[in-house]
Amino acid sequence: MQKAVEEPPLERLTDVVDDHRGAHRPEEKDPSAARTSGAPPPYDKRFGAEQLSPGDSVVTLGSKARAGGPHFTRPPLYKQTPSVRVTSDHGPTDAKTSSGQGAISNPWTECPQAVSAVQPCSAQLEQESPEALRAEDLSDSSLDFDVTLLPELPELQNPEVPRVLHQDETTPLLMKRQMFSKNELRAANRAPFLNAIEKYQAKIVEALAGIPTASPGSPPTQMVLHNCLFQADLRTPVVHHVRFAFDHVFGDEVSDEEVYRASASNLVESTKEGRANTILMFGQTGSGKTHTMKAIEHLCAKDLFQSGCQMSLTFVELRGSRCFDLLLPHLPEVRLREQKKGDRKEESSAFVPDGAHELQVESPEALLAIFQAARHRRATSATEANDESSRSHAICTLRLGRSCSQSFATGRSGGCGGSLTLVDCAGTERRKDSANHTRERQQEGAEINASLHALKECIRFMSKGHRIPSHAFRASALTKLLATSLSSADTRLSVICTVAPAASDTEHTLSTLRTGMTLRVKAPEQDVEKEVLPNITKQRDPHPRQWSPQQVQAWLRQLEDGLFADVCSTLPAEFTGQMLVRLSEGHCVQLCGSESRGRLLFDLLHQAMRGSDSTRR
Ligand SMILES: Nc1ncnc2c1ncn2[C@@H]1O[C@H](COP(=O)(O)OP(=O)(O)OP(=O)(O)O)[C@@H](O)[C@H]1O
Repeated sequence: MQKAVEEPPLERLTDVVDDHRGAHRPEEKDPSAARTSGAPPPYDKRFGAEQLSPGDSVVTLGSKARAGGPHFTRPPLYKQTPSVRVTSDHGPTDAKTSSGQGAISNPWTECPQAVSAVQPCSAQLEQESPEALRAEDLSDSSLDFDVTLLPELPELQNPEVPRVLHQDETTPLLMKRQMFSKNELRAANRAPFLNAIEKYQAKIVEALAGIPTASPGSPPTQMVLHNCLFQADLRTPVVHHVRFAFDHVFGDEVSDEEVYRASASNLVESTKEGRANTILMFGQTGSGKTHTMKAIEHLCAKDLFQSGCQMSLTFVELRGSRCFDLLLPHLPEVRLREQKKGDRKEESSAFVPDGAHELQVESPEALLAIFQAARHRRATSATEANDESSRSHAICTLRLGRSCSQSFATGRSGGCGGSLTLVDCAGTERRKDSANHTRERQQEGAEINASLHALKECIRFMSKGHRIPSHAFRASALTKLLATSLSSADTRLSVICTVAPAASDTEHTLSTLRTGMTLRVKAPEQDVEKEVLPNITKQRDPHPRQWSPQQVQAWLRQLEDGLFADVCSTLPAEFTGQMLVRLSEGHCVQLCGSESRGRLLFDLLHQAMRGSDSTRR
């Protein structure tokens, strides 16, 4: 006879977390010893085939499940909402950086609302023992259970024993795996988190009162990300206030002009002086890279023409390893060619889009029209995070011509020969961003992430002060084209990181900020203040079987506006909850004196029992 296994209450789930964290559990090391000594076997092993019936629901927590986590569809709250932008300058030591003391907090007060709409996770398969999984079950993609596992089959325990397929085993056992999501926990406990964030903000304001800022009027240079988490017991909230120092930090209320003035205008000036400069947009999908880049293009078009130089541009997009020319309507593919050593100033690799069309531009208006046409040609598609998500990296290089009216007039070479490269990266995506994408879109997302990973690798070398090896540049088309910008001592690079102001994006935001921070000319700064909040313990209703005789009487008297008050007098004075829960439907009918009332009492009693069970989970 197979034994049904109850879904374990929350207390047991916390044990499981400890199990997987490697807490000291001697029986785990030797399951058989645990069984012989009478101690319970390790959690996962407790539910062997011999203990389960098909359809039993078992809650397990595996390390993979926690690492991967459930997939959620992000509520499209920050579509059309402004984002937080930070900038890091990387370039020669004369790069202008401000050093104000202002600290701002992320606009997190609205965050927990942003995670209220969540969808259950899609099918996920954790393959504990590959032999135990049958091909036909795996191929059934219509399974919409969190995890599909088969019972431990006899031949796995002893390969010598010929396999006997019992009737029960033909049905795969479906085990329901309960997942814990950081976002769900954040959303469900927003009040203590908000309280802690508000207190932290008040503390900062108080601490800064009266301290003059180093450069009044300039944007703040620090931001604090409040990472709202739970400790392993899943009941103790903890907030990590992570402070980052950047060259500039812009809140959601800051205009594009201010962003341009602080993070791009000095590079435009440097271009006019004849140097090579790069502005790179980096960040999560839907966080405002293209929005900010459009504004920069608009404003730099006017500024660059003030130099009086002739201007030309190339504009290409990178889709995976392929490069397409955005200046021509039929988007011809171009090859990335490595420049010969003699043709380049630097030791390291340098690649150029071979045969990309170079257009001469006569006026700011013409340049803006070209930008617009090229942007229309760029590959975009609607995703959950963004209605018009860029599915490619766009790289526009503006060159100031060598012959210009100004240089003839003044006899100086002026700024001619300078270049400005504008790079609008495709957004970084996490699994939840692409969970509902088609196969092609997921493939596309994987290629985008791979190229951004290659970029991060190059940044890692830069942050350690090492020369970027050529294999790091060759890892993706994006890094090939950015090789000069990343490695040349003459090139100045300004990176603008955009982050989404939603609690559900905390992990993504952290990753973006850490990448951006490593590019700072000044030493990267980051510190974390951990604040443990009071434990959140659910108010549990006592189960009816724990009721005292007085509680039984009180419950009966208030039930259905006193419909069962008369039953109290028929019960013995010492009638406890333990006795109440054992009443059968027949007993209830007998007690109430009528079938309909008796049945109703029985139903209401069982409803109370179920209600209490649910508060215990
Ligand atoms: N600072 C802002 N102010 C107002 N609207 C903004 C701001 N930033 C972004 N948006 C809006 O948010 C939406 C998404 O922005 P955008 O397309 O620039 O994101 P993205 O980071 O380029 O995304 P992807 O990587 O998917 O291409 C757009 O509708 C944009 O207008």
